[in-house]
Amino acid sequence: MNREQRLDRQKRIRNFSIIAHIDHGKSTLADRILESTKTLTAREMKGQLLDSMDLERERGITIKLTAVQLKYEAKDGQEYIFHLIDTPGHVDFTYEVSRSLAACEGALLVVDAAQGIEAQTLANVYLALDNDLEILPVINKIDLPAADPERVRDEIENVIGLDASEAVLASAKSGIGIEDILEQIVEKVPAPQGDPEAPLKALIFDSLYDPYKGVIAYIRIVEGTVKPGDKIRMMATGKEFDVVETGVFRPKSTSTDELTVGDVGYLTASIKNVGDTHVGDTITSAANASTDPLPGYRKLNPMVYCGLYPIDTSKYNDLREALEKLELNDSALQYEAETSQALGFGFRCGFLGLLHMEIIQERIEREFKIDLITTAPSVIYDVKLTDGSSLRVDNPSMMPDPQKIDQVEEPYVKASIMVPNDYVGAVMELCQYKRGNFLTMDYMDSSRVNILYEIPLSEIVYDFFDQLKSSTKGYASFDYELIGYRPSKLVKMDILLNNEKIDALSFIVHRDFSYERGKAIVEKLKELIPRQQFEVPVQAAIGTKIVARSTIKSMGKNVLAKCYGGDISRKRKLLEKQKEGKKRMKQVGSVEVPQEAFMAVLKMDDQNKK
Ligand SMILES: Nc1nc2c(ncn2[C@@H]2O[C@H](COP(=O)(O)OP(=O)(O)OP(=O)(O)O)[C@@H](O)[C@H]2O)c(=O)[nH]1
Repeated sequence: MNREQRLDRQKRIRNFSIIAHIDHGKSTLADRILESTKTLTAREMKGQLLDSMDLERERGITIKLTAVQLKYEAKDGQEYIFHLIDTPGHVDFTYEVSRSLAACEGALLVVDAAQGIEAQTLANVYLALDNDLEILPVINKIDLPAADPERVRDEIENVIGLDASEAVLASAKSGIGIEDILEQIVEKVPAPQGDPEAPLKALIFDSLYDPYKGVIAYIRIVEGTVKPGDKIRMMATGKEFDVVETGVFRPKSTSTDELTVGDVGYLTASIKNVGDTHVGDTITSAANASTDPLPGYRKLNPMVYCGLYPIDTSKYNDLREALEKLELNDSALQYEAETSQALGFGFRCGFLGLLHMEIIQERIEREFKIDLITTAPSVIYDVKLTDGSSLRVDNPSMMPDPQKIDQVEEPYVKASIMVPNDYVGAVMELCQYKRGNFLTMDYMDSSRVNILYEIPLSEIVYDFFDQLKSSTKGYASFDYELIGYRPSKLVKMDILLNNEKIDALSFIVHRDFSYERGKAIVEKLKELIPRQQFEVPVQAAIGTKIVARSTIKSMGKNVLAKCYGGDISRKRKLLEKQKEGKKRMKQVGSVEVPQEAFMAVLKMDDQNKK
């Protein structure tokens, strides 16, 4: 293409995301948009996805539909090029939302016409505003009998402060309002700015590793043009590569002659080393390099840490490789080697939140087939020592001796909980119990409030979500942001099994709660650790002081004794069953400890409350 053609095309590009609270209809609307722009017909939708799975099988390519290119014939008679960039929906993944939004000029804000604004609606709007996006409100599910679009329109204006007078009333399910949405995208979302002949600046907003093509970088071109054969440079590392392929997703990956300003697509360059592309980095051209990288997106630091240990110690290197691969697509994941007396060699890993932690654990087990023992999650404590130095502790067992500690600070979050009036009491009781400080309560309308609390992050990590859900029958929505560190009276609680201190079971607790929590955890462990051949005392200690104790009785007889004289197949079955059960057990000193025991600290609150 020549300059004129590129500029003309650029005027007709619209890049946008869909943001919404979970279940408000983001995916359904995206499907409807693909369908009505004939990117996929309803029939093809199934066919296409199947095709790409075949492709995946044949060539080992994983296709993520994170940035689809659509063509839309608008009422003005012109054909527009839309890039719809997908965003994940959960609170832990705010950072991914943020990096997808950095590749857009606009966002459709989908709000459920019956439920109205929820905590994630607000959180996502703030991210969109941070990225200077044009926000187009869409009130979805107007087909529902409980829909009250006018109330929701008022909420959008009063709670968020957006002009909602032109909000599209839609039903993604029945296909109402889709055309209006597409027309508003053309009219209101600005075309990309930038010079197609300037030095290349492309934002990497996602990437994945493909065994045949190497790293596939998902990019948004902000300045310049890139085509196969060009030499590119990664601005973060200075490494250079030759571009092999450029392309877009329609939604299948389709190679193109070039990518230019406003395009959202992918690039491959035989990049073999996973460490060479950083999501958030800027790609420039080696010959005509830009000097200043794009702001990318804020790199978020992990908030929650835990230890990951292979049950089979010979899998340690496999686990390292798995983490290396996962880190490529997930710049928020951090890890470093650590050793535990109880669990051997493993890694201390940092995550953005609990869901993020669970997803990574599950992927390691499923995709890499490594059985793991994971220790209870912990936040990072800031410890000031009596000698004037300070220390960041992300592993409770590393907490120094109490006499060396001057002060411990822990991270606090500001939690926003939106809930119908009837549940205000239940929410406040829970927050109080979680050591929260009440801030304010704002009425969103006559029936719902937004309650703000400051709560220690560690209390959020320990089962807050589930307890909030059960105490509000699922009606509460919740979001939080880190607000900083505060001094707290915290102590380390050690756990002893059979008189041996088990480092992987240590945790940090507020002094005022230590006695109850010590009691709760020894009881919980007694429940979770199966009987052994001998009696096992379980003790909780602060320093040298034992604060609670219980005993796991000895098992007495051998399971096989039951089969004495019995037939062999039954015996084998029993043994196999035992082996199954043992998979997630770890021999710790003289005691066999199951995975659940390492998480016991998360689950003892309910008991404690009674
Ligand atoms: N009645 C009605 N139901 C809808 C409409 N749009 C979506 N739904 C339903 O709402 C539920 C959630 O829709 P999704 O599109 O999966 O919502 P989402 O926001 O993508 O949810 P996450 O992927 O979990 O973030 C599904 O059961 C949809 O069928 C609508 O316009 N009317």
